Amino acid sequence: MLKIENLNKSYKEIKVLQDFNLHIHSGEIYGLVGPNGAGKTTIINIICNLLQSDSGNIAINNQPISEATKKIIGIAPQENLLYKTLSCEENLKFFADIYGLDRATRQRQVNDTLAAVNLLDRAKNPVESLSGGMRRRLNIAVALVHQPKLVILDEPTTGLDIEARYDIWGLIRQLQNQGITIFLTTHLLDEAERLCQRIGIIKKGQILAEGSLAELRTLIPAKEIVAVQTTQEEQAIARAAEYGFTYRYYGNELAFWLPEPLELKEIITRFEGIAIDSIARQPVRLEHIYLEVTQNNY
Ligand SMILES: Nc1ncnc2c1ncn2[C@@H]1O[C@H](COP(=O)(O)OP(=O)(O)OP(=O)(O)O)[C@@H](O)[C@H]1O
Repeated sequence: MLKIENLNKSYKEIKVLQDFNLHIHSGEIYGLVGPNGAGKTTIINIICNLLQSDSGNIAINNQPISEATKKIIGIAPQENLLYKTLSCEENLKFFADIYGLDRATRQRQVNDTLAAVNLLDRAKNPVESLSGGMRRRLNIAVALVHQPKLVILDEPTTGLDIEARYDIWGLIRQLQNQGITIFLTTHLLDEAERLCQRIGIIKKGQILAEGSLAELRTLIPAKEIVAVQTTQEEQAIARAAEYGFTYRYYGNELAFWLPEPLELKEIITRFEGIAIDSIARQPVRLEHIYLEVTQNNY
């Protein structure tokens, strides 16, 4: 669906994208995660033809970027692209006109899209009267009104509460069920983990790791993570080393990578003689892999 090859972009002497490659398959939800300033929005702006790359190729459905491919793409940018004093319906009509929809198609699409994002009952309400979650859904509706095949969502749920986030995740899954390919960026690693079939980890304009969560998990030699609270951290680390457990600090939390899962009582036995306040077992999450990849440049 989307193929990016050897994309380069610099702002003056700063290289933002360096031979960046990405291949998004038709029908998948692909998530790009990375630290602030990694180049995610720059990539989106280049795909949408809002910004020129210095070199490289982008193909959408095997066609180079052009006015024609613009119609295949729907974009919901990081900042909502909405006119606050206009109603939901008026906003969508405005964007439908930009895409050149004829009158009959426009009315049908505006209604269908408002229904899809669950805002039909707010059709006549001005944007300024909507909650943050509703505005975000309307922003996504703008990306859908011309029935694109590829929808690009730049941080679709940033700043939203958990219920609004669930609504948007439901909407994204619904779009995928309709055959729409989704490319999203996010800082929320659990969002990428829950929604995306494939995830790319980007830093300084390069993909450092990519794959399904199961594939990414193979990047670190841990089958399970065990967080330990203890007043004797040095002793715990030394003991863990005897069993081949690597240690990491996640924030202030001391944790160990278990090369193979162990029963809780076996874990407790390993730390016998050390004052342990609590032990918490966790699966290997995207956050653990992300930190390794972005901090240790895998
Ligand atoms: N118009 C510009 N002029 C100069 N530098 C820019 C410009 N736009 C972006 N940059 C720089 O390019 C780099 C990548 O920015 P970009 O917005 O693509 O990152 P991002 O991964 O989307 O970050 P965030 O997660 O914070 O949104 C940053 O260092 C940014 O400061």
